[in-house]
Amino acid sequence: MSRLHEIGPVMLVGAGKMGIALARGWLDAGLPPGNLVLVDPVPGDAARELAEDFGLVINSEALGLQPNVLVLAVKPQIIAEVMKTLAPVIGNHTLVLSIAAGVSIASLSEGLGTGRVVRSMPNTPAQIGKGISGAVAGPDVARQDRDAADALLAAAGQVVWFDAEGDLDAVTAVSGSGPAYVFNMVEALAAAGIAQGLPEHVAMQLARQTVIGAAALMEADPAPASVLRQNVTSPNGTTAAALDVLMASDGLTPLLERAVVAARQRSEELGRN
Ligand SMILES: NC(=O)C1=CN([C@@H]2O[C@H](COP(=O)(O)OP(=O)(O)OC[C@H]3O[C@@H](n4cnc5c(N)ncnc54)[C@H](O)[C@@H]3O)[C@@H](O)[C@H]2O)C=CC1
Ligand SMILES: O=C(O)[C@@H]1CCC=N1
Repeated sequence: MSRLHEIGPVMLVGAGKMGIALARGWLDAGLPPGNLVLVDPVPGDAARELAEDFGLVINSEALGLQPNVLVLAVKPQIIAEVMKTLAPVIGNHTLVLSIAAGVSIASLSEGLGTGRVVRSMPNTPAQIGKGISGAVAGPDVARQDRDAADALLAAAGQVVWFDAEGDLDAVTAVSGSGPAYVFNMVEALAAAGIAQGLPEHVAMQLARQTVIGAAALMEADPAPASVLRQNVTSPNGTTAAALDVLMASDGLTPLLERAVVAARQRSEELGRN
């Protein structure tokens, strides 16, 4: 029996991009549809599709049910307001699992009146079960709560638990936002191909399939990324010429470092709102 079968009622507050990506994973991994309640006043197409596929109702506000797990998946900017409406649905037995960027365990605990809080950071490949989440358990989280949070996050892919909450801002900046960096690289590689005279759709096809192929190869081959890179790089060949640019002191490494620092700072800022 799947661990998700044993969790009991789960309430998802915020059925947006990330909430729905997770919810689909839970249902596919064995969460009984009757154990999932969706709360969203403005559900999007993906939420409506999921509701239709699994016969779920989307509530515009949290109703009386006190779920075993309340998953908070609204934007950090409105989370304080949303928490004010959730007090009646937090029971003694309710674990809170937040995926909101930046929002600390302390402010979630204060806003919801419970210390049974897990703060986590998944990413959008969760949609296809290939995500990775970081998670930190608050001080009042029991072993059984942690198992429940782990089961929910594991339905979306890998889970890494951290002891220090501050690490989650770094996780957000690396893997939470990370898929966007890779998609932007596809856009940039396609643009570079167009600049070399390739038709737009061909440049995009080449760039996109290159990243898909490279990611699939990395999944299939446990060799370090540096070895996979070396396997492409013939001595004094074309890749070496390109890597001289990418790996220069002002190349991709310092650029990504700046991007990750900016994301981390924004995560910390969102937590101060
Ligand atoms: N998109 C991503 O890649 C990731 C997002 N997150 C976090 O997930 C959370 C949601 O982000 P997205 O899904 O991208 O945003 P989104 O805008 O797609 O979803 C937010 C949803 O919350 C709903 N909502 C607004 N007010 C509400 C209320 N009072 N009660 C219930 N629902 C309400 C909106 O209608 C919307 O459907 C954020 O806190 C974000 O930091 C975490 C990891 C990755
Ligand atoms: O951009 C954001 O704030 C969210 C958190 C990580 C990915 N998306």
